[in-house]
Amino acid sequence: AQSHVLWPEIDRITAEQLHYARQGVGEGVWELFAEDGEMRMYKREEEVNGLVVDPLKAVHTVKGVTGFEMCHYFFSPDYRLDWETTIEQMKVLEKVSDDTMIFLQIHKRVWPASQRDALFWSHLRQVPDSRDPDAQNIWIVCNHSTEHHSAPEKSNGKYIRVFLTVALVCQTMIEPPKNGAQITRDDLTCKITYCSVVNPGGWAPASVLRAVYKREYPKFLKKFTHYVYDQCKNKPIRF
Ligand SMILES: CCCCCc1ccc(-c2ccc(S(=O)(=O)CCO)cc2)cc1[C@H]1C[C@H]1c1ccccn1
Repeated sequence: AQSHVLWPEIDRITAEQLHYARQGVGEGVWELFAEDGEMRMYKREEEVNGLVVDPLKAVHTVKGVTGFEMCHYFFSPDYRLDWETTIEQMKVLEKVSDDTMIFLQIHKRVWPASQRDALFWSHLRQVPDSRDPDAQNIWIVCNHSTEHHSAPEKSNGKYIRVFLTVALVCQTMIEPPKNGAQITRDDLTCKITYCSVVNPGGWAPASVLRAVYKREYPKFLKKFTHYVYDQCKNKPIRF
């Protein structure tokens, strides 16, 4: 993908999002708004030109899957409709490379707001951990809004286009079995950080947006992580 025109932006945004995901929720004004088992979901209340664009950061721990498996199912178009309940249509507009694609998604309408679509590049990458060189166990998927000739903004004006930046950062922790036995899924833990900023693109009531975020994000992360566990539990481990 290094040859593609988008590559410099993909490289920059992915590095920025990795750094941002690693920042704790201690500093700054993160507000815990949802908890479910190991999942903690935080938000900051922000508005841009009167539009709610509350940044979201979620941390979660899932046993029995690897960071690669979690990122693979998040990135791949083949499984998206199995776990994403808020999209009506999804199309891969361009396969830039094996680890980079351009998606167009039409999201279900959220009454009373107008229906939205999202056009974004999606990039999957393994990340060498600078602090721990032999920790080759961190994977990231970064999704960032982009433009594309086959999905012009003003195509038919039917949908308002959202602007989003999303990062799913997953680290595999292995509890090596005592007796030198082979690693099983019981020895695996996946530490997840999910960050997202969605600008609704056009006006929507703050109360409606905040209610939707509060309802949809916890549901989405819970459904997605359970889906990946179920898909992987009887399959060989992929690191
Ligand atoms: C009036 C509503 C305006 C905004 C609607 C909207 C659009 C896209 C998105 C969104 C788009 C992509 C991603 S992802 O993480 O890259 C996965 C791939 O699909 C995630 C969330 C969110 C929302 C906001 C509803 C909110 C909401 C929150 C979690 C799920 C669905 N909807």
